[in-house]
Amino acid sequence: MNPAPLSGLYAPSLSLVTDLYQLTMAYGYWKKGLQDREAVFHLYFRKPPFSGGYAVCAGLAYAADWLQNLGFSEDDITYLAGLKGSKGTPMFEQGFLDYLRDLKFTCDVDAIAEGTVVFANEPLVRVQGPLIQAQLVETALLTLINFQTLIATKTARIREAAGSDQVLEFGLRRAQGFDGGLSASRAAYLGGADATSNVLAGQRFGIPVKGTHAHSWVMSFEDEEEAFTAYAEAFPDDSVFLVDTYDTLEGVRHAIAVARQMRERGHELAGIRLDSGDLAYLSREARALLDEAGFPKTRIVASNDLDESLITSLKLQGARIDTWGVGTKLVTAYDQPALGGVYKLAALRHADDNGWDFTVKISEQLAKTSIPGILQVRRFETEKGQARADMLYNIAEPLPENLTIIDPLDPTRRRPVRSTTFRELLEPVFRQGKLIMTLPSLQESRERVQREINSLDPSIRRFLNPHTYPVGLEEGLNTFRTNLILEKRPQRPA
Ligand SMILES: Nc1ncnc2c1ncn2[C@@H]1O[C@H](COP(=O)(O)OP(=O)(O)OP(=O)(O)O)[C@@H](O)[C@H]1O
Ligand SMILES: O=P(O)(O)OC[C@H]1O[C@H](OP(=O)(O)OP(=O)(O)O)[C@H](O)[C@@H]1O
Ligand SMILES: O=C(O)c1cccnc1
Ligand SMILES: [Mg+2]
Repeated sequence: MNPAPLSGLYAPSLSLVTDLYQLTMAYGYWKKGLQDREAVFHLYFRKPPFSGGYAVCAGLAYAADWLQNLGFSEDDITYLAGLKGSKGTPMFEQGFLDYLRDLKFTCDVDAIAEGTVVFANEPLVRVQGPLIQAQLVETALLTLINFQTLIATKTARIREAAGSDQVLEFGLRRAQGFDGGLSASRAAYLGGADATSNVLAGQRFGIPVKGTHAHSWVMSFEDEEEAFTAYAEAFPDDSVFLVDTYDTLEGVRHAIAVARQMRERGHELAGIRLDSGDLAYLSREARALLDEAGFPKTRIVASNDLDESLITSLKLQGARIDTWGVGTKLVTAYDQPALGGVYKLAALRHADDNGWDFTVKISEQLAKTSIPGILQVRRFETEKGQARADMLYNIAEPLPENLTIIDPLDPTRRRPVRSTTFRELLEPVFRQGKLIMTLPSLQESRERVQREINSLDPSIRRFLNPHTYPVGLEEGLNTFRTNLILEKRPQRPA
């Protein structure tokens, strides 16, 4: 089946969402006649965010949409034609602009499905194709995948802390602009939020929308009871009263008084919301008041600068909170506002024959030295589907019979692979520029996240000093990489 075009649902045709240097390099390749040299790039991060043990891959749907729409419009070309260098001459010559106007995306793209748990150094996306194209897509792929992976991971952690409680994403007002809000709402739902307050995300992506009311609602009436009564008239079966505008426990009593009147009319108060003060103490007191008054099913919603560590702490304190409203700290990934994903060249086709040159970027720190090859990620699992270790290997080289994986940061850490159950994480998404994968629905990707996280050992899921999940280079790849580093690095006499 041919997947339906995404037609701009996520990322409309915005091919100038790029850094200028992608275009200057493209021009340079074109002038040198190198534009069609076949190249392979990998997109990966070097450290999971939030000092955590894993990340949740997200953003592929946006990326696929953007790639599908890649192409320079007449307006784009006109703008580029007007760019000048420091001497006032045009930056790009006409022949190149004509080339760009006709450029069609023809690369192969393999990627790890959204919602999969991923680790440091694993290519989330592999792009193979003409050098000029594979290079041009760097910035947009990083923009889309870094942010959404970050937010999906943050939400997965919040979900972990909240257990089976409801999690509502309330972040739009604190998001990094409209798109920051929209893509954060999508990534948050994917990562485990149950609903969003963001109505556009509801319309666009089918995410359930939910909410309560603001303090201003209460302040617009003579008193709290009147405000609650009026809200209940509008939403007799879906009212959650914000009780902390004046005095929280008084507010709970007023909510109960209105809930009694609602019950007489055949309606139940859905919940109350606490938005300030000691949420552990107040939720316990509120629960006791509601239970005593005969409203054990009325839920307690809490909000106020929450994140996974506060939720964990509140639970340890015996808070009686059923629903967590999380905004600022989720959509801004407050404690780590960017994922440092990178996009590195890993292979170039020989100019003379059909072989490959595998390439490496060397750094003072081994952690920042890239991995050469055309990489695939193989995840070894137990019979029951528990993830045991991941192996990066070069698909352009044959694999030996007996596999050993080697820690890319410490070659003395080696593990023979015993497990025979595995899956290959990178899947074909584009072939010769055509989208060939039927992308899973947001709902399917969301379900995948919970399956994937359950496949991890608790030592990797914990927040504090998590165990490092084993990710190794296949022995042959490790040897090749070491030799390549030795060959490229100047050996300066001591
Ligand atoms: N029991 C608790 N343990 C730890 N942190 C808590 C507890 N209860 C609330 N918090 C958190 O402490 C912070 C308190 O915020 P802050 O000092 O601004 O007071 P506030 O309750 O929001 O006051 P305001 O009335 O001004 O809204 C919030 O992030 C809240 O989530
Ligand atoms: O706290 P967050 O996780 O960002 O969740 C969203 C917050 O937004 C709303 O109030 P807002 O912050 O606008 O005002 P307030 O803090 O004065 O209630 C809401 O009452 C939450 O507190
Ligand atoms: O519906 C809510 O309670 C809500 C929505 C956005 C931000 N804070 C709260
Ligand atoms: Mg606030």
